[in-house]
Amino acid sequence: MNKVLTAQQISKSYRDGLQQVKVLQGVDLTVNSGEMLAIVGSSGSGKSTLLHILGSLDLADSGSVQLLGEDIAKMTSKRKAQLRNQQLGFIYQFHHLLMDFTALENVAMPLLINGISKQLANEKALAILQRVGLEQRASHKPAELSGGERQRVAIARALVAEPALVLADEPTGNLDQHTAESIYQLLRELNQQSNTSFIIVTHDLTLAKKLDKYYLMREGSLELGHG
Ligand SMILES: Nc1ncnc2c1ncn2[C@@H]1O[C@H](COP(=O)(O)OP(=O)(O)OP(=O)(O)O)[C@@H](O)[C@H]1O
Repeated sequence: MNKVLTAQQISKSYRDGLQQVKVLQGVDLTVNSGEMLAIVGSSGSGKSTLLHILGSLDLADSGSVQLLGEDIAKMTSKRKAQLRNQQLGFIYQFHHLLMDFTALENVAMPLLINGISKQLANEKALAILQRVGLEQRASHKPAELSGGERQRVAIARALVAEPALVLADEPTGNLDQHTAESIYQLLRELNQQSNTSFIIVTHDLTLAKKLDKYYLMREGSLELGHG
């Protein structure tokens, strides 16, 4: 099986006044192609910190991250940006959509950044909005959409460039149970159709248990969850 990501012995501390707070202490993680896994942990346990490091948005103090066989520490910032735009998708709890742009424009944005023509970008954006059931809302701005619809736009934006790996930070965190379940179903469907790998950070153990594997963040490292 192809490895999409390998993280070894990741450590990270933050300085809090005179004290050093150790957040991550030797995290190991492997993600295979097409695998969907969850990281569960209490608030402040370091889940977002880890996700940022895995997504090349932050640097670890020590340890290594290989993304699609390339060592992040050895990449230039230009290469990292290119990899993020082309191979990674990010989904956040509060979606981070651009409020002055329509759903279609938000979804097309990563493709335009990648230098794809406006016409092709719009075609691809519309096709993925269709897959998330929002083609009728393509010309609406985020303020005119419900929470679940905004989250689906954010998912479409994360997936439009057909990334190998999607990093999702609480993608169902602010949604009711019914909408959260439909978002999970949608992610699973996209995972099965495109073989995209997912790392989903969540507080929701029920969601985590539906994935291929889940890990618990405990005292700065990951333990494989059972059951
Ligand atoms: N830039 C920073 N500077 C200093 N401390 C930080 C910084 N970022 C995070 N921390 C601290 O690191 C710890 C881990 O934070 P992180 O956001 O990774 O946790 P989390 O598990 O994602 O929490 P939550 O579930 O509440 O989002 C927290 O104690 C936080 O206060």
